[in-house]
Amino acid sequence: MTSAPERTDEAAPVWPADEFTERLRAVTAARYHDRHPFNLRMHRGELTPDELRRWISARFHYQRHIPVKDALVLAGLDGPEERRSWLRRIQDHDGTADGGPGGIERWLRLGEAAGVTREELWDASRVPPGVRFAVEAYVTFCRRRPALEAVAASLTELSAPDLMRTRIAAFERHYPWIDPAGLAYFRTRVTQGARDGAEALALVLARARTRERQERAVAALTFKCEVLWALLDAVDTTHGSGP
Ligand SMILES: O=C(O)c1cc(C(=O)O)c2c(n1)C(=O)C(=O)c1cc(C(=O)O)[nH]c1-2
Repeated sequence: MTSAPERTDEAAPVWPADEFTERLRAVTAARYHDRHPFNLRMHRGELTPDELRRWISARFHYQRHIPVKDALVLAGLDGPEERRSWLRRIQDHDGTADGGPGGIERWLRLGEAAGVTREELWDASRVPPGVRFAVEAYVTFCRRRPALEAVAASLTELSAPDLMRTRIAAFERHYPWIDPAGLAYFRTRVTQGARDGAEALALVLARARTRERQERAVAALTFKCEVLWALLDAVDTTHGSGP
């Protein structure tokens, strides 16, 4: 009979910053939704107009909840500097008080360019249940977990700029029926995503000072990849209007 491994009370050693960063990047390299079959079909130009519209509608449900989850994250941050940077994220999506458009408005314009009306995008009853569950899971995660984990979950954004560039090229090449002006959302996210990802990584590196916290950050990022994957699974397998 083999005996159970001996328990030690010694905490596992903290990963050096570069190794920790590598482990975080390894999560997205293996699990980010750029590898999802639906995204691959999108990039190859194989989606029908209806499939693309379905994706745009489903993803709007994600987009409209991003500032909600960012408000929850904001409440767990320390001090003006950290909160200011997170406040900017909310403005990036909701727009500024002086009327500057935000990401939500740009996504509505993407919908219009692809033939989905604003009313259709705002109508959550049209969103497939699996998409709603995935988005709800992300928001609830950020509501309940410590700021470190919520911020770590946002680190998928480290991979988002490359995906945006691929997506812009694919739309221009394969889906010319969508007015290129409608792609402004993706163009803006190339720089916003890179900046957000770098800031979030600095915050995670600063806060994860024990191995246990580092492992929680890796787990949070894994969870987020699963949210994005599940969302696309739901888009991929939904046909017609659903229940
Ligand atoms: O289109 C995409 O593939 C994609 C992915 C992600 C992401 O990696 O979570 C975000 C976005 N877009 C995005 O537009 C966005 O504003 C955003 C915010 C966040 C976040 O978790 O805080 N992720 C993402």
